[in-house]
Amino acid sequence: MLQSFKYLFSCNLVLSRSLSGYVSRMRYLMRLKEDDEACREALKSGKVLLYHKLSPLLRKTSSGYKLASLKTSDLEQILEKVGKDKHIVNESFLLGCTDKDEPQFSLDVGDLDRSALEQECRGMFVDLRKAFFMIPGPESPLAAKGQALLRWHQTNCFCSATGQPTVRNQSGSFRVCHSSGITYYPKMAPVVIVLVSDGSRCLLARQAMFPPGMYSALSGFCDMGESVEEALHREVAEEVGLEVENLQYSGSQHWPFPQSSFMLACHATVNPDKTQVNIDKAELEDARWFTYEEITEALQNLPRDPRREPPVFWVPPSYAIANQLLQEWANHQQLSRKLHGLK
Ligand SMILES: NC(=O)C1=CN([C@@H]2O[C@H](COP(=O)(O)OP(=O)(O)OC[C@H]3O[C@@H](n4cnc5c(N)ncnc54)[C@H](O)[C@@H]3O)[C@@H](O)[C@H]2O)C=CC1
Ligand SMILES: [Mg+2]
Repeated sequence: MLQSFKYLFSCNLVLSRSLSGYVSRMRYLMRLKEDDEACREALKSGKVLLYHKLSPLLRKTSSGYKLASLKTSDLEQILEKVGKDKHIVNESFLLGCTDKDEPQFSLDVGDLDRSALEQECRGMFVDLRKAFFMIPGPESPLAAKGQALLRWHQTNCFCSATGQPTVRNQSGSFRVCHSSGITYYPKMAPVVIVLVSDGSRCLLARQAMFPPGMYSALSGFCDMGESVEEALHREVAEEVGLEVENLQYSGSQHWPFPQSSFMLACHATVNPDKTQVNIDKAELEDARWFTYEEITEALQNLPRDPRREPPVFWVPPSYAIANQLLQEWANHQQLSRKLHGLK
């Protein structure tokens, strides 16, 4: 009894310590967003993720590629070496804070010579879609956020009401037009994504613009005034001519493409007697039902090296929420197969 009380007590201590660490980090970030001077100060001791025309800088390590995170002072030296004023680091945008309380920023240096920078930084700038297959999963949301924030600022330099320039705050959490008084905040477009199952197979589709062989779950932007449920029913009907039921929420994620989407992911089923797809060829190149075996093989054979030929059929990387839906579906299939005595 005493033993278990001691165990519970130590668990609570660990929990309260990590909770208070999290809370103080969030309060610190909140202050940096609002206080320009504090944010400038934080940048001096922070880390910067470097992008070149929105491609993040990666470094090769003994355990594979990693997102490069440069100390501000090191970056200033590198900028001077490639002949640029070191003060452009002040154009960085606040991204977050590591669990060691180091503030993190992103900066695009697309106007500088790419190969000179790569040499000085001992890394390479990689297209973000490719980088998602190369960097460790936990680094992906940060790489995505860094790019999304940079792109939003690059495309929101002018007020849509007056045409006058907008001015950023130091952290980059908003831009303001001093002429109209309008404040612009970074935006995400809500997108529904759904993995449709007929009980033993799941439906995946590809657009003509996808890389060869890649299939993903059905997705679509929400229309103004729609609920998630309405958008989901409509998208599946429009794209493959099916009516879905049993919607089950799975999760959400920020996705940096095309201009920051907020992905809301669900599972859904169709009546196994009504699985005939009728593809909208304007949207999709193909849509097909895939078996459990095909899905598990694709999940195990994700392309890792963008220079290598991808498999004939492959699915989005582990960071993409489409991948999470497929993992969940495969786990569910595995369980029900066990229950029914199948392999
Ligand atoms: N993270 C993930 O796992 C996945 C993410 N996605 C993302 O979801 C997004 C939407 O999926 P789609 O099937 O392409 O959508 P969709 O089926 O709605 O078709 C795209 C078309 O919708 C129109 N549209 C309406 N509102 C728009 C807006 N706010 N921004 C851009 N276009 C808009 C445009 O005409 C565009 O060509 C994709 O851009 C993709 O980046 C898609 C699949 C997997
Ligand atoms: Mg779509």
